[in-house]
Amino acid sequence: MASKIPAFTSGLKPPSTSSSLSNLAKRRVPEMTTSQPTEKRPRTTDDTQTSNPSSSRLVRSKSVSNLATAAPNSKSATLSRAPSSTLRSQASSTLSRTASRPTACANITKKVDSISNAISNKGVKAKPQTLESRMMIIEKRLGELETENAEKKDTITVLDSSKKSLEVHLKDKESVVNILSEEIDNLKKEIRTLEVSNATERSLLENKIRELEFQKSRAERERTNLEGELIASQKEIVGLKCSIAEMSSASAGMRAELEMLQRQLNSEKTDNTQLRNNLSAATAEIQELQTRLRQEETLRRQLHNTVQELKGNIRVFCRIRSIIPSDKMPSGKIPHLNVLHHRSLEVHKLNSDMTLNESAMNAPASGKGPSKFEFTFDRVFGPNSTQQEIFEELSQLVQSALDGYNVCIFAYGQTGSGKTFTMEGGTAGSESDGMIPRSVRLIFAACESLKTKGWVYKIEASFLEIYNEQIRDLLGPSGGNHEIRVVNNETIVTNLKVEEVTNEKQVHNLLARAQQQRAVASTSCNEHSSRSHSVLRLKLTGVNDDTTETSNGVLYMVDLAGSERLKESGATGDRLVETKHINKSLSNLGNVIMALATKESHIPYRNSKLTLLLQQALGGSAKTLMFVNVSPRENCINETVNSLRFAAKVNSCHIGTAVKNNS
Ligand SMILES: Nc1ncnc2c1ncn2[C@@H]1O[C@H](COP(=O)(O)OP(=O)(O)OP(=O)(O)O)[C@@H](O)[C@H]1O
Repeated sequence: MASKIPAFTSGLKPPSTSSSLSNLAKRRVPEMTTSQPTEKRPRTTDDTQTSNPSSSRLVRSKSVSNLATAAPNSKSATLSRAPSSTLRSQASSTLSRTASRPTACANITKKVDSISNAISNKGVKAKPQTLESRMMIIEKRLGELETENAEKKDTITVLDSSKKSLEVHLKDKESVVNILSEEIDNLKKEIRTLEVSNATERSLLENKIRELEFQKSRAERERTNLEGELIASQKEIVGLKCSIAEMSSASAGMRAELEMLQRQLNSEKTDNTQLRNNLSAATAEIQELQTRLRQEETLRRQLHNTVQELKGNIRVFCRIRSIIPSDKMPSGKIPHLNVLHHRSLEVHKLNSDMTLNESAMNAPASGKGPSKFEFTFDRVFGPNSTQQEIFEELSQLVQSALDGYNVCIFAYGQTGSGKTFTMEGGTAGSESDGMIPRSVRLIFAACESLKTKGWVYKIEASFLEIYNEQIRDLLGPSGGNHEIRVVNNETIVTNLKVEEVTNEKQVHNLLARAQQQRAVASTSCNEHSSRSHSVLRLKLTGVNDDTTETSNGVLYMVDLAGSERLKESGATGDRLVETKHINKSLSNLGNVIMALATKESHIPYRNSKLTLLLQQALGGSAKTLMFVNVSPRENCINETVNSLRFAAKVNSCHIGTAVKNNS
């Protein structure tokens, strides 16, 4: 194709076929018409004669001569004699041979006919010489025309061959034109494709240009910044050079110092080696001390419990409640209660007919007796004693529970005497925390400390109350049926919720939940007296993997219901029933303690739920601490004396030797 394009574009035009053909047609049309008819006839003698002009002229001259002979006078005479129709037919016959000749022959024939007609019509006698000469002229003319006709035919033949050649050429050119058209179409498509790709490339290039321009502007900004930095750096270099100069001088001093330090380091390395040796020796010593500490811890436990046992496994602390606003009495000294020293107190009963020195244990509850009673207990705490002072005396017992003893701490006293305050505490912050929160704190602290000695403890808590001889779970759902059973030497309560506690806060939350469920009733002695016994049980199970020892202690913290004499309480109806149940269980508690002290064969634990529940903590193998709480009110003096008598009775008991549940 490429080779063809230059030929096309070089201005070489193909011959204008149409114009050539039309010119040719213009030239040929008269000739073609003249040569009609185109049918080829078989050549005859006449044709041979016709084709030969001289012979033709001879024939025609003979005919004319014959005509002249038929009219011996002259040609014109002959003609005049011959009928005009004959002449005309002769002429026609002569001319008919030229029928296939050109139009010129036809015209001549027409002239001959018109002359013949003129002769016959006018009857004018034509001169024979004139006709003959005219015939000769005509014949001559015919010969010329025939010659011309033959030439024309040759020309036509040449032109036909030329035409065919041109047609072939035309076809070639047309095929070339078609090919070129296709090529043009293809080229146009290619151009369109190129235009599309060109547009795409152009847009890409434009984007590239924009990006390059952006990069250029950024580079220029960076260059500006770098130039700024360069200037700053150059300034800095100048400053650094100054510093280097200064430092060079300082360096010399430091080198000297370094050498000195190097010497020191060498000396310290020596010391360090010495220290390492010392440390190894100290570590070995520590390990030995730890072993001894564990042994001493075991010894301490043994000694501690020996002391506890020597103190007796049932002890009584007396606490006189502080004067509170609702007492409506002057603060300060309580006239009828006199703490003699930390183990005894006197009660002055005004208007009493009791003798002063009569033993409290033997004194009757009423009637004649001393006006002053002296009671002795393991500790007596006056109205100004703090919770902390009391807990210091108590903490040794809590420690015993961690050592694997069953310990029972309970508060006994009339309503409003301060039992709940002693056990649980008040609302005036941690200073007023009672024995329960302090014991819990001590237990978790001791567990943490004992970890270093190889002990790991598990602490489980349950909280119940006994109201009208019925057990209520203060942590679990209410309404369950609870029975007290002894399984494997351990007292358990059926259907009671037991929760494992791992920190102090959990125990506080547990106490708060229990507090909400406690039954509270109003009496004439105290508006919000607790009418049930509440029992918190903490089971402390310890394991020491180092010594393979185990420890199973239980700590009971009991806040007993307020004791009050029926006739003084003024209770009736439900309150009377409550009071009867309370007094019965408290009196049975005294009976159990007395039976244990006198080593009776039958201990009446089953007479009340309280003693049945606490049997493992009251028996000879347990340690018991009883708080006897007394009111500072003078009008409660009878209840005070009664409570103190009950406590003194308990205090006089020596139940036996506590035994720890360890292995
Ligand atoms: N040592 C004390 N210091 C200050 N206030 C105290 C003290 N002891 C008790 N109280 C207050 O005296 C009131 C009665 O005390 P508490 O409720 O503890 O008596 P209770 O013996 O538990 O009575 P109840 O048997 O009716 O439950 C309470 O308001 C308590 O806060």
